[in-house]
Amino acid sequence: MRSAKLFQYQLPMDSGVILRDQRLVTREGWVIELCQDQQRAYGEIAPLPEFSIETAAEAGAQAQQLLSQWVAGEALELDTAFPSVAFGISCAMAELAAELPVTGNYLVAPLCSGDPDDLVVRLNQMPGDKVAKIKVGMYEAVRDGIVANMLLEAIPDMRLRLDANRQWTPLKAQQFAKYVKPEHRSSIAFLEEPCREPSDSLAFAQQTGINIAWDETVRDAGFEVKAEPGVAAIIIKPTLIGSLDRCISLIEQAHAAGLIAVISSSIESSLGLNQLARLAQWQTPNVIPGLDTMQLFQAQLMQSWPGCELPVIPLSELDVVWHK
Ligand SMILES: O=C(O)CCC(=O)C1=CC=C[C@@H](O)[C@@H]1C(=O)O
Ligand SMILES: [Mg+2]
Repeated sequence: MRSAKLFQYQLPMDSGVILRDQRLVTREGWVIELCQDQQRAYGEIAPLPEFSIETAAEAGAQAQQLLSQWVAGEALELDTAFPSVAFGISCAMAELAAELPVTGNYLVAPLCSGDPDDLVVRLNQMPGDKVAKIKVGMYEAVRDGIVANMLLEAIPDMRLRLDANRQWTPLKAQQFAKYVKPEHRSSIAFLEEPCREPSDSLAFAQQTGINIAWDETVRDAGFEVKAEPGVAAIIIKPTLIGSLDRCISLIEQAHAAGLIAVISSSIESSLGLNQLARLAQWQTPNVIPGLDTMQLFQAQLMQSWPGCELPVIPLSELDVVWHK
């Protein structure tokens, strides 16, 4: 016997969360519940505005269709579903089948988009490998270079991840690199997507000796995972990529090519973020995932993220919008 429910959620965000061109005031999405033989499992479907191709409404409508098929015992075609829907449903199915291990990797790379002094404090408290992530490309490239160089000098055992989100022209990327002393460049684990054009990013890596990682490019049509000089990693944001099978296949291809695969958040609620931490522990056990996004919220959903004290909204407070 199978049944399924779809719940709708809206969570208030911290003020000042900007996604590309818009402020994200509330995070909207769906929770799916699968029930089979007294067992229940959950998944989150939350297209990210400005990043996902599908809207929340489109994802909700497709989720209802697929859940009806699941209740009827039909096989699901997740490869052609919207990425957020494929991810949420495949997570819930993997939970039901006890395939998604319960232990998670909750070590995060502290994310800094503001004051670098805050980052120094957090890094000094961090156990084990010190890895931090800084958003660059939002202000002057020269300032980004000075900040990165300053941090690498202040905390010599740190590995720095940087993310430019394709904001730089080749010239600006060079202006950044100019301020990072050559002896510090190998402490930059990778710089995600420096330039608009992937070919410019590749040339930048080869010219400067600063390794890069693909994130947006992984979602471009025709992308193939391959070893290239200067490319260290691929970033996998499951909500934007698709089913667990698709994510795991990309991770395996990355490992076969000698690349690091980093599971990263698309600003899911604490429910989805916990599942990402479990996926990370399962498939990329020695890599710190990019999951430091709970701080962007004002509330958690159904379960808490380790160490996060924000109020937790229980499932009973969400509206059931569909069930079968
Ligand atoms: O990668 C991480 O460490 C956290 C996730 C993260 O930085 C992002 C998630 C989703 C959208 C973006 O705002 C942002 C990114 O730029 O990659
Ligand atoms: Mg990015």
